[in-house]
Amino acid sequence: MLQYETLNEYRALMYARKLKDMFGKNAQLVCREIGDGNLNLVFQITDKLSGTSIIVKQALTYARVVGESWPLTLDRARIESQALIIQHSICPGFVPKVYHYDPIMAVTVMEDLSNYLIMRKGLAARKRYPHFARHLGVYLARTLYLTSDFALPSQVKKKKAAQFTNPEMCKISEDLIFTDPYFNSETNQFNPLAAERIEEIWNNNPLKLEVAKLKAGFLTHAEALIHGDLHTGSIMVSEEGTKVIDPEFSFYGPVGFDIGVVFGNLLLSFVSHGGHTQDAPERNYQAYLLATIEQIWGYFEQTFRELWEKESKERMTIVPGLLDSYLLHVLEDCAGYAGCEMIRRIIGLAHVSDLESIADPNLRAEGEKLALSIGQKLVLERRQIQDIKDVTCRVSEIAGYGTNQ
Ligand SMILES: Nc1ncnc2c1ncn2[C@@H]1O[C@H](COP(=O)(O)OP(=O)(O)O)[C@@H](O)[C@H]1O
Ligand SMILES: CSC[C@H]1O[C@H](OP(=O)(O)O)[C@H](O)[C@@H]1O
Repeated sequence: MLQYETLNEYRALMYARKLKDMFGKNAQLVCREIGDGNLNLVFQITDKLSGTSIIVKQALTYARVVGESWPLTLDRARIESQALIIQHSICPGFVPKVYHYDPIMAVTVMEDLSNYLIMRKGLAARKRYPHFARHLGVYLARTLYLTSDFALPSQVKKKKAAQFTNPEMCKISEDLIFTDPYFNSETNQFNPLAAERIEEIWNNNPLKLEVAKLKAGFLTHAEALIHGDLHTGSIMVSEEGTKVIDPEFSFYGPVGFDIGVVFGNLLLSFVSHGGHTQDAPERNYQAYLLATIEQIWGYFEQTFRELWEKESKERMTIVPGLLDSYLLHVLEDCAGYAGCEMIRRIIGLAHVSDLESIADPNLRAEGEKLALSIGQKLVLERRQIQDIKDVTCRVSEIAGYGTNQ
C-alpha cells in the first residue's frame, strides 16, 4: 500500500493475501473483525484449508471508542510492534510473535492467540489459572529489569528511551489516569449513585497531592521499558499459558506502574465479586485474587533478584542495600499506581466490564465505592507498605474481612 486506508473485513483479507510467506497459494481465507478495545481494529484471518490463522491489527487515525473527534497518532502501531518484538525476545513464551509491521498502513501482523481467553473475561467467570502468577511475575521481572539501567549500558538505554518516546499516548494516560478523575472534568463518566463519594475525592487535597506525586513519577522516572497499559484486557490466558498483548502505550517509565496496573485490575475484579458478602464462593474467589497478587509479587521479586545477581551491568549494583531499597521503592509505587488505576476506572472515561456488567446500579455503586476506598487507601498509605501482605491485608480490612484472609 502506498498510502494509509482504513481496513474492513474485505480489505484486511486482501491485505493478508498479499503478505509473503503467510498463507499457501490455494489458501481459502476468511476474515472476522474481533476488536473489542478502545482504540484499534483487530482482524483474525484464517485459512479454512489448513486452519492457519493470523491477526492483523490496525491503528485507526482516531480513538475507536470516541470517534473521529478524538484524533490519535498512528505512531502507536510502531511503538506496539517494536515493543512486542523486544518483549518477545526477552520473554518468548509470554508475548505474541510479530510477523510483519507496515508503517504506512499502521498494521501489525502477529500470532493469533484465539485459543487463549482475555483474562478479564476469565476472572468474571471465576476461573482460576494455575500458572498465571508465575508467568506474569517472570514476565514483569524480565521485561522491566532487562530494559533498565541496571542491565543495559547507560547509552544504550538512553537510545532505547528515545526510540520509545510516546508523547501522545502518554498524554492520554497523564490526563485519564492522573488528572481528569480528580476534578469535575468533561471526560469523566460515573454512576450517579457514587457521586457523593466522588465529590469527596475532588475535595480531598491530601489525596490529590499524593496522586500529583505519582503523576510526577510517571512523567519523569524513565526506569525501564514499561508496557504502559497492563490491565486484564491486555492479558490472554489459558490453563497452561499466559500472553501479554497491546503495548501501544509503551515508554520508558516507572517499573511500579505495570505491576500496579495489574494489581489494580485484579482488585477491580475483587470488588466486582461482592462487597461485604458472606457468600462462600465469592469470598473464596476474592481470596484467590489476593493470593494471586501476593504470588505475582513473589515471583517478580525472586526473578528480579536473580537477574540482578547474574545480569547487572551497572557497577553500583554490587553496593549492599541498593537492591532492597530499589524493590521497596517499586512496591510503594506499585501500591500507589494500583490505587490510581482503580480510581480512574470508576470516575474517568474508560471503565471496566468487571463492574459495568453489574446491571443493578445500586449493587454496582457498592462495588464502585469499595474500589474508590481501596484505591484511596493504597495511594495514601503506600509509604507504610513494606511487604506485599501490607497491600492485601489493607484490601481485606476495607472489604470487611479482617486481616487474616
Ligand atoms: N494476538 C491476538 N490473538 C488473538 N486475539 C487478539 C490478539 N490481539 C488482540 N486480540 C483480540 O482483540 C481484542 C482487542 O485487542 P487489543 O490489542 O486489546 O486492542 P486495542 O488496542 O484496541 O485495545 C482483544 O481483546 C482480543 O480479543
Ligand atoms: C480513549 S483511550 C482510553 C483507555 O483505553 C486504553 O485501553 P485499551 O486500548 O486497552 O482498550 C487505555 O487504557 C486508555 O486509558
